[in-house]
Amino acid sequence: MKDVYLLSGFLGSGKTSLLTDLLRQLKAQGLKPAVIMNEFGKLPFDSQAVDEDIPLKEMLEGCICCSGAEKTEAQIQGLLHGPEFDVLVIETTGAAHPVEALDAVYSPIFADQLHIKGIITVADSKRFLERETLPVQMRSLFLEQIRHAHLLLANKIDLLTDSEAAKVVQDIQQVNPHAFIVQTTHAKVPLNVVERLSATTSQFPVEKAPITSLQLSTRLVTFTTPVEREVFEQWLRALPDTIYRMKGYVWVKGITNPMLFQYAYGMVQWLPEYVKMSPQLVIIGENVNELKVPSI
Ligand SMILES: Nc1nc2c(ncn2[C@@H]2O[C@H](COP(=O)(O)OP(=O)(O)OP(=O)(O)O)[C@@H](O)[C@H]2O)c(=O)[nH]1
Repeated sequence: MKDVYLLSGFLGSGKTSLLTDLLRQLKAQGLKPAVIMNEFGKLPFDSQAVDEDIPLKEMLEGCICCSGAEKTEAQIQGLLHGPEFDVLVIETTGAAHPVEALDAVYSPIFADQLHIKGIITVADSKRFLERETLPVQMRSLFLEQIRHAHLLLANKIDLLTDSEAAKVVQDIQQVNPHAFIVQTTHAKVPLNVVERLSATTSQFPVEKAPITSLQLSTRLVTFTTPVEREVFEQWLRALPDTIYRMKGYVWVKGITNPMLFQYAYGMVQWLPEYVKMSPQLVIIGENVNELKVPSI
């Protein structure tokens, strides 16, 4: 039987960070992982986090729970017919309801081959503290992802004071009294904690709160000319708080290769890129098509 882990969590919470670290730890244990990545948006940006020797299937458009169980089944079939692997890690989009994603993975076809260990939800601790500021449907999804987890990572703990960190754990435990909670930075959790999952997972939760029509949309933008970094950062500071996530490569004036850029909940990360990547950025949020982007 191959163990299956489902990674859940709101946009930008740290799922890819968790995936990367889990893959590293699995390989260090001599295990062969395989990955299914479900990206919200057209750019397979996060798949660069997965080494080329790891079997990978990507579902770019839509989300694993809405695109139908058939598509997910086909991806799993594809993996099962490919090179040998021991553990399957599935990263869902930040917009996925974890129980629906789990439903899509459960299939009688693989019942004797896959052992579904459970849902690991990564929660952005800072965002959790400020959850009241989220639009109601987003907040509902955010809490559902926490409520249905079997293991919870209270991530980005480095951004909180000690008393805030203690409050986050206490409050998260109230939302989900059954899951084991680990405070993390960059979603680093020891593999043995993750592997204990099935021991604590007696049954999967089935009820779920209704989440009606989330207004999330995505937009892929391509820079046609370089942008001044200062102008771009000014634009970031003025963004409405309904823009949840951006990732991609920004063509910055005076810098040879487009820079790796990440934005999650007001936090910005720039990294130099040594390869010339296409200057494209995925924006995820509400009404993203109406947003004016510098140099586009
Ligand atoms: N300060 C801080 N930043 C973090 C931490 N974990 C992740 N990040 C940053 O948060 C951003 C999003 O991290 P990802 O791991 O890509 O999050 P994700 O959940 O996969 O994002 P989506 O797939 O877009 O939903 C990146 O810029 C990370 O470097 C953390 O513990 N502390």
